[in-house]
Amino acid sequence: MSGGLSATARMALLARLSKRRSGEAPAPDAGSARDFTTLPGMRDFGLLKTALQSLDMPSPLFQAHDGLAGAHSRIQGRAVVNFTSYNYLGLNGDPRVLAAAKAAVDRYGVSPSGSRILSGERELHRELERALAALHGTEAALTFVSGHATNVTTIGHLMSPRDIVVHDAAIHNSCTEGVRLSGARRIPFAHNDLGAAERELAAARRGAGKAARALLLVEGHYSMDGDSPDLARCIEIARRHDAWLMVDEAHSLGVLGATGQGIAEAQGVDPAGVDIWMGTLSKTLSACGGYIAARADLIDWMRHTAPGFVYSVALPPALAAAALESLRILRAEPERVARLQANGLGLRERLRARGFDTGTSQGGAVLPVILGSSVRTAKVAAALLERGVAVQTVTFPAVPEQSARLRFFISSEHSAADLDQAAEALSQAVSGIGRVESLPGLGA
Ligand SMILES: Cc1ncc(COP(=O)(O)O)c(C=O)c1O
Repeated sequence: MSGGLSATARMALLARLSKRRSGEAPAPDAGSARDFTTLPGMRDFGLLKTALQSLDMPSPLFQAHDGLAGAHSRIQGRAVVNFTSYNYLGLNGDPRVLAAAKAAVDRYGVSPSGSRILSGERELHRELERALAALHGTEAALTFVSGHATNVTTIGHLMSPRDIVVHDAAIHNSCTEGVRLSGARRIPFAHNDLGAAERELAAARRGAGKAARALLLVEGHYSMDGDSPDLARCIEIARRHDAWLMVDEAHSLGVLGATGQGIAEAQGVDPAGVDIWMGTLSKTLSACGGYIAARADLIDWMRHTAPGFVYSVALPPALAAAALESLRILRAEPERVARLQANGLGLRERLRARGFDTGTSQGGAVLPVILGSSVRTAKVAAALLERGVAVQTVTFPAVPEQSARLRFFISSEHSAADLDQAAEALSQAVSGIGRVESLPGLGA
């Protein structure tokens, strides 16, 4: 690659690369407007990277899995019990889902080759959207190419700079990015503290102009904590303060409720109290993409005017077909949901019995184990991998340093032996590593 460089330029490049390897960030344009090192988050990310490098540990990030990466997977050629994938009901790889996706590829090709509004519309999109609307009991639904894009596009388009968004502090990044795009005032409340949500909403409403719209934003099953809000209370609060209520069901579809229909089913609440349901196709539905389900007038307005929908390619037909078939299996085989729920509670009990802090998790698909130090968390994850158990780390700066954690994603396809292995391996890994102080600077 450097064949075209002069000898002097090559020497300079080598010197810069060797500095980079030793952890010293080269900043040839330091102080100028072209300096990358001043980008947002660069300092925090650099601190964590340097901390891991100083411990001479392999990075727990960007692990390449081979095969289906369901409850069992292969990493670097080695079989592992896998707790890092969203394949909650084991449908990624189900022969019926694969056959549906393959048939769609044969019929439509891989790409829809256009935005829905132009040439990308296929009957499969409409079928999937009818099924999603039926699932949430709404008039209509709309799909997007990713769950992240769904939140960014929907919230970004719905709200405006004169509006207010009150949201749980643990809400997903895609929601806060949507608020940022909209320019609305963003007001977080402490995780699951609905009293605080109501106070914030009331105060913001008093301070905002008459024309201001308000949105209350929560998740059905929180992606970091594995707990849920009181949905009936969210509905009441939103009504009382004339706000829309939007619920992100990314981790609750297929997970909560006797038949996996999500938080409304689990809590026996009429889903009609929620103005906008949001979900992803990438978790239980074993595809990629996202959706909103709501009243037909909102959906129609989004289809014709939301930039992230109108100016973006359609969901690939094969992914729509996979999600549709997964939805059909979800309805036909509720025993998968029961197995997932039993596994969520089963692993939580095993870990609690060994003294681990699983926070406020209520069972379900997401189970955190709070270790309170990013470096300790990374070391424990590496030790777990050596024992054949793959678990995600959630470290600073994604969460505050004192709540750095492992996050187990549970599947209906984990066996009791898998859960025993994970709990035992975690006990051994943690006692083998002992206490690890946070490195100075992290979270400061
Ligand atoms: C709560 C929540 N919403 C939205 C998303 C984005 O979904 P996707 O990964 O399908 O883009 C995620 C991703 O994990 C999530 O956890």
